[in-house]
Amino acid sequence: MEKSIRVKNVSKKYKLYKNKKEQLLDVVTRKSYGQDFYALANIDFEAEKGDVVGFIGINGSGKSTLSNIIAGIVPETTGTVEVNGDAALIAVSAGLKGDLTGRENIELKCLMLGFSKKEIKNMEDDIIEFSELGEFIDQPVKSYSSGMKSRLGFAISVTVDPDILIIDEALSVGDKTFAEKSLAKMKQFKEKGKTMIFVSHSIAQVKQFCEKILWLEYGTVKDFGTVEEVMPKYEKFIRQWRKMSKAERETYKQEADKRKKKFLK
Ligand SMILES: Nc1ncnc2c1ncn2[C@@H]1O[C@H](COP(=O)(O)OP(=O)(O)OP(=O)(O)O)[C@@H](O)[C@H]1O
Repeated sequence: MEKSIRVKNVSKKYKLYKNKKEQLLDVVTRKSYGQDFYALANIDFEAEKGDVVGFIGINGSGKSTLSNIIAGIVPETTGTVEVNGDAALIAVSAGLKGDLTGRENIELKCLMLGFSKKEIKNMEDDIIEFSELGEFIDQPVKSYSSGMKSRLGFAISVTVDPDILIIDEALSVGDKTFAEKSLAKMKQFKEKGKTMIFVSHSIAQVKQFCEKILWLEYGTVKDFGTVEEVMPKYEKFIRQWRKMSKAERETYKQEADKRKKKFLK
């Protein structure tokens, strides 16, 4: 099988600062300030061409960080990422410039993807129609609601027809009809054999749409396999997690952080 995405030993380190002063000192002096925080620790993950993979995990587990790295929006700190083809990320406001209008954003995004002016003109109407933004298309994006931004981002990404589509929670904002329309479009992509990554908190949507699951937990891979293998374990975990008190969740997180440190060695 042809590999579409190859993520090897990828870690992402952020620096956490107590205040602005500490951050500034870290930049301007030789001494290191702030605390290292690993949003991802030695992640290995591969997708074959045509795979539809759901990224799941509780808040802060690294789903968005990993999808941004695969999309080439955020650089990895260490490790390697190989992506075979063009990847487009759809997330709330991903890559949209607030000062530009919706229409200008369409043009900019398509130009950056290498389309000619003529091709863009041809795609523009389809994008505007899919986005359902009507006359708002000529208003600056900063005046849009998160649902409107998501609709515009989704419309652009599906119309430019990328090889790899990464959808990060884009369906959780906006209305139900748009989510259904988007899901139908994503099904078409799936039928065309495109590789897709779907980041979602909705167990129902992941079950409906994905074939494989990458379960992340505090920056590490908890499990990877088919939906049938992984989802029952995740659902069991989520039931337990919901019953945990704040203190129990903190203890759980500390244990997970200890495991993460081992991964980093
Ligand atoms: N720019 C940043 N600077 C510092 N920490 C960050 C940054 N971006 C993300 N993080 C941290 O990295 C961790 C992983 O975040 P990420 O958004 O990837 O998780 P997620 O699984 O997508 O979460 P959610 O489900 O809440 O969207 C979190 O602890 C987050 O606070």
